[in-house]
Amino acid sequence: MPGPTYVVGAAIVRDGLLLAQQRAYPEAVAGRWELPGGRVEPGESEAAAVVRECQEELGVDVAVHDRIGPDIPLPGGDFVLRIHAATLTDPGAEPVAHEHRALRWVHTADLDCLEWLEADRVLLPDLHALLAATGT
Ligand SMILES: Nc1nc2c([nH]c(=O)n2[C@H]2C[C@H](O)[C@@H](COP(=O)(O)OP(=O)(O)OP(=O)(O)O)O2)c(=O)[nH]1
Repeated sequence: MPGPTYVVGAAIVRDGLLLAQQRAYPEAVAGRWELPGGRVEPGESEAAAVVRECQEELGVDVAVHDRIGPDIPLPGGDFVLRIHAATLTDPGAEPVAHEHRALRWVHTADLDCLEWLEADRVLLPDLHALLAATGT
């Protein structure tokens, strides 16, 4: 039996803030917030998928660090969401929303107020801990 297909996400922290992006589509989740990322392709490592998705979605290179939080089964049962901490390879590079409605660097105080996708809400304690560990 093949294992689950992973959707990888990047928890990119810079200057104590977490990068979130707002979905533009599909209609059912447009306006909700998520972490940059997407499906791992066959034969691709998770880290390579994180790097590729950040290049495609944000136009920046990232360094991929430890996994954070639990694996989260996504609705439908075919995919599992797995998050990796990440940093911009060039801290001066400015991410651009190529496929999303908006980007936002989020302070820990504002983290819980964003309208995250359901699966991402499970990650909130881990995202707070990441910001506390790496932030100012
Ligand atoms: N990237 C990302 N996807 C998430 C998160 N939380 C969550 O439930 N998802 C879901 C939404 C989608 O159903 C699926 C990822 O699909 P996607 O559209 O971002 O990426 P993809 O590479 O598979 O598709 P695409 O860009 O080719 O359209 O995982 C998250 O934090 N980041």
